[in-house]
Amino acid sequence: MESLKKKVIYQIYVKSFMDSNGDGKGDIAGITMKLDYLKRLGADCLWLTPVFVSPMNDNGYDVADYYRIDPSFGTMEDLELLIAEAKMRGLGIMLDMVFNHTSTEHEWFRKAMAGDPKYKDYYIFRKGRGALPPTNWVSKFGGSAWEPVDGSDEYYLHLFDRTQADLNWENKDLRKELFDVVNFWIKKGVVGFRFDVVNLISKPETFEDDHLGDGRRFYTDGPRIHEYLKELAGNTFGRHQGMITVGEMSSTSIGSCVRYSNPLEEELSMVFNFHHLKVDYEAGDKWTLKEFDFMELKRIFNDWQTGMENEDGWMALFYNNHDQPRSVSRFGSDTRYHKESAKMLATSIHLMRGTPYIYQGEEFGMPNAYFEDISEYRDVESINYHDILKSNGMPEAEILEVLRAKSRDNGRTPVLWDDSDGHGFTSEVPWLPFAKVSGISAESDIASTDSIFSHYRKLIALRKEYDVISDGTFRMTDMENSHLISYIRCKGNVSLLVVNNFYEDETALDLSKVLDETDLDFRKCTQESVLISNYGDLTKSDDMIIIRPYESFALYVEDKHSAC
Ligand SMILES: O=P(O)(O)OC[C@H]1O[C@H](O[C@H]2O[C@H](CO)[C@@H](O)[C@H](O)[C@H]2O)[C@H](O)[C@@H](O)[C@@H]1O
Repeated sequence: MESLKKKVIYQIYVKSFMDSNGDGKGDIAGITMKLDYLKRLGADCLWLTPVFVSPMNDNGYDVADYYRIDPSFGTMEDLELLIAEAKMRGLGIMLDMVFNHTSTEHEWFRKAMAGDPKYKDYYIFRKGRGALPPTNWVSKFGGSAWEPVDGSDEYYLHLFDRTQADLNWENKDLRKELFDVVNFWIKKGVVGFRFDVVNLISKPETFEDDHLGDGRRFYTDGPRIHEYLKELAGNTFGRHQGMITVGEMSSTSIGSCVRYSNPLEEELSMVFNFHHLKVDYEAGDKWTLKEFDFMELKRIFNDWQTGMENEDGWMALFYNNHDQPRSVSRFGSDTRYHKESAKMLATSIHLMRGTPYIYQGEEFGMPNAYFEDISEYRDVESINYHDILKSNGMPEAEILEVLRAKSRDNGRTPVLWDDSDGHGFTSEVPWLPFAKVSGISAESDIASTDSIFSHYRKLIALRKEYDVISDGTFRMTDMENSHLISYIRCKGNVSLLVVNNFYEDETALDLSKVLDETDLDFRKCTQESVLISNYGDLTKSDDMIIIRPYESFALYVEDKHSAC
């Protein structure tokens, strides 16, 4: 079996991927229709966002029944067919397990609210303090993290929406129920799982006010988290060879992520962390407008790449997902340098140490939504924060500008398969408007001679071919450079120098400086040394390489005296 380190995972936000039945919403049968496209891209596994029965207040991250498929996504037969058809093409399906909370429409929560003590202990109910909730913790979607229970002095905890009640992992029976869920889906033939905000499942023994923050320091990477993950693995996927698991780790640390992903710990295959995607938050506040802090982005990549490597941890590599604005609009240029910057971003992340994730549409440079009115948004977090910012006195035009930059709906607009009215996504009105851009689609990109799609294909193929990409060491060079993220990967006598210009300005790279810093000599590199590039040619004079707007390339050298 191919090593995990050679694999690339493609994320599908099902509701926006492909509508097979003309109801304006993507569905499982739509994914099956696109399997050949995904095979052509070269992805190994497809991670599907939750497809289970849900009231859809958070688009499926509020599960009401872990064993049934939501009718808006199709049927169990549709999923079984997808798994089988994917397998025939050498693709594996990964499912998304939301185990920090359930929907308040889940049968367990209904029974809890009806007073059944068994199910009440599946959740976190606490008495209020007079008119005040049990603690001052803030929900990640805004407002208090506690919802009062009508006719009682109790509240239940919800770290997200009030319709997403947090589960009590202290309860052994609850844990066993969740293990059964995982085993049920393993039997269906999936190859792995993504676990939603799984580092939030272990809550503290006592609940107290947070006078320093919003409460997250008490429940993030909580006291029993490693015990719970080991128990989960040992009772489910850990019993099967080669299953792939990734934990979404909210506001986590390198130390914790090493433990989650070091193979000796037997917890998960890898982790998502989000620190590099907060470099455009003003003082940690997402709902602000700020140019991204390039030097901070670079520092975070350096810290995480080396921190994880030093302790044999393994991380997911990504800029995009269904909670993030589109990277080409955020860190690149979605107009003049659309192709150059989309390819540069791809190279910059795919050649790092870890497992690359491609989020639907990223492979042909889908940009942000550019909505103009609040009525166009559907995301619960965006709508909540629209109201919060309004009540804080922010003018509507400014709120809309913030949402245009930060809303999760930026990443959720339906895939632009072609340039027709329904963009090849639907024959009906889509559930969320299409991004307000023209000339960008999978069809037109693939038809062009210098497509972004072919660049992604090449990156995926290179990872399979070169062990230095899948398994080499990582070292950043030229840390002080304010335009370039350059790094070196090494394995045996092979070295790779990866250079990425994050700006429209032309700049230069001094290869003798790289030699001084690393003992690796790339000065004799020629056109033949270029493994991948978004401009095609190298502009080199002596030891200097001129780096054009958003230029990016990787230089390969083999040297038996290599210092790595
Ligand atoms: O920003 P962080 O504190 O590092 O958290 C990471 C992400 O966590 C949340 O995402 C996931 O859980 C939500 C509730 O199930 C769900 O709405 C979301 O789609 C999941 O991916 C949070 O919503 C994200 O904004 C954070 O990026």
